[in-house]
Amino acid sequence: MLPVQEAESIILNLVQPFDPRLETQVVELSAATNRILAATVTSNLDFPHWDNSAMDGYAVHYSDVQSCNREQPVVLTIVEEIPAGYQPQCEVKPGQASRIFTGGCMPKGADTVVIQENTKLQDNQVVILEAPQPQAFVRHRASFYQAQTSLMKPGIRLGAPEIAVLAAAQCNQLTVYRRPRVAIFSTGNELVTPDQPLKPGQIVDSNQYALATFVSLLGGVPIPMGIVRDQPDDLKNAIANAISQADMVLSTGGVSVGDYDYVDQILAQLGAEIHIHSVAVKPGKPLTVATFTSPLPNSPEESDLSTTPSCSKRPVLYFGLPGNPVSALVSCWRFVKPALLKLSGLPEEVSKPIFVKAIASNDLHAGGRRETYLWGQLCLDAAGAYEFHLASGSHSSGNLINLAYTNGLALVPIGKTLIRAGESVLVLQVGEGLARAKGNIKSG
Ligand SMILES: Nc1nc2c(c(=O)[nH]1)N[C@H]1C(S)=C(S)[C@@H](COP(=O)(O)OP(=O)(O)OC[C@H]3O[C@@H](n4cnc5c(N)ncnc54)[C@H](O)[C@@H]3O)O[C@H]1N2
Ligand code: MOO
Ligand SMILES: [Mg+2]
Repeated sequence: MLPVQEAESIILNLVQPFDPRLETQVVELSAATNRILAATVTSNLDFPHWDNSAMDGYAVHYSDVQSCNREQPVVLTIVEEIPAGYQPQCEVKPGQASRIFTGGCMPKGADTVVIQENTKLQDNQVVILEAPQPQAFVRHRASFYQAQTSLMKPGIRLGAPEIAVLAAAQCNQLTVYRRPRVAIFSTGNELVTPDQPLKPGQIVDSNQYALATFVSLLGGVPIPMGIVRDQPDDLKNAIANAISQADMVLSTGGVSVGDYDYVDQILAQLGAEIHIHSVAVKPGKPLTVATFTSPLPNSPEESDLSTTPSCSKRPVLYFGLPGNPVSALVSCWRFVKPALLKLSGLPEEVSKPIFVKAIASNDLHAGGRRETYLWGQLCLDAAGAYEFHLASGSHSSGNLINLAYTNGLALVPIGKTLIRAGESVLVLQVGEGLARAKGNIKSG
């Protein structure tokens, strides 16, 4: 059994990130959400595009108003009104001002804006009651960003703030990495789909759904390949088929020591290089990690792969995940996620798991022989510190019922059998962020 850290670094070293010259595509801005930028973006626009006012007030010559105050105000003649979106027509000459609104273009001649709170309107004249700072409230052209310089660098996932910047900068087409294709199948004679009635001994293949959701949320393209019987020939065909069309394969089940656990054996027969068999982690001990570096004899010719570019050329990373539903997901969170993010084009430091220090709200028990992950909810206490609330109910890797609402996995290191309530614990962040408040904690 490999220590978790060692397994993590073996896996990350096996991942060849997408090539920014070859494994990219151009997408419209409207379709770029959640994609990862593969090339530096520049814009033809300066930000701001022109000198404009940050406030509602009057555009003036600083020299006209620099010494005024409420006792000795300065009176200026208003020559024009400049709302946002209007192109000023008049030059502001000494002794003059233009009425200006937030976002309005600065008129020629003016260099400073006096906010309207420091003025008084008298017919077509404005009385300036307080001297502004020189160049006050003028947002100068190119002071935020200069055209043709780097606006955004590759390796960033495009969320709402990035999309806002790109839209404003009129970057309508973007070079992004292609999305990793991830084949997913489940092994097991006992498995049926959720819509099938259960016969004695059967259970629903929940892993297929868990893993497809996991992959989608990380920006990959899940290729669901269904249920494969615990039968060597079926498994061989399924693996060969998966390898031929994906960058990564996730199978669940069949990786332990039982008579029907065929995955490692078939991988070896198909010429895979097996790097990991098991990891000292609970749940998730049986974990097979393998690579296929050359196309399989029965994989399609390259010319047949026009819709799946380069799948046959790049090494395919295979994760044989344990069948127990919690073990499968914990292995995904701890090991598959960093690999998938690195493959997708994110820098390795961004791909790595995020642990936060929290105060345990419950006693956390472990066996001491494997690094143990206990699922539950991470939230903030009233003082803004993290708290970890253990999901109630069984922490058996076969029990997925108390997995809903999980956003954190508390880590009990090897050698430790108890972290007491009130003590500090490292928690791996998973899923969709923080539980809002203690009141929202759900139990299984
Ligand atoms: N003698 C030993 N037995 C086991 C060991 C061991 O070290 N010695 N390890 C145990 C651990 S830990 C795990 S985890 C499991 C892993 O087993 P497999 O990966 O071989 O998975 P299966 O045997 O196929 O199934 C295990 C379990 O999970 C259920 N399952 C399988 N697939 C799905 C699915 N798609 N959706 C929902 N549930 C699924 C299956 O019915 C079994 O109950 O091995 C232990 N055994
Ligand atoms: O490693 Mo298994 O995942 O403990 O049940
Ligand atoms: Mg088994």
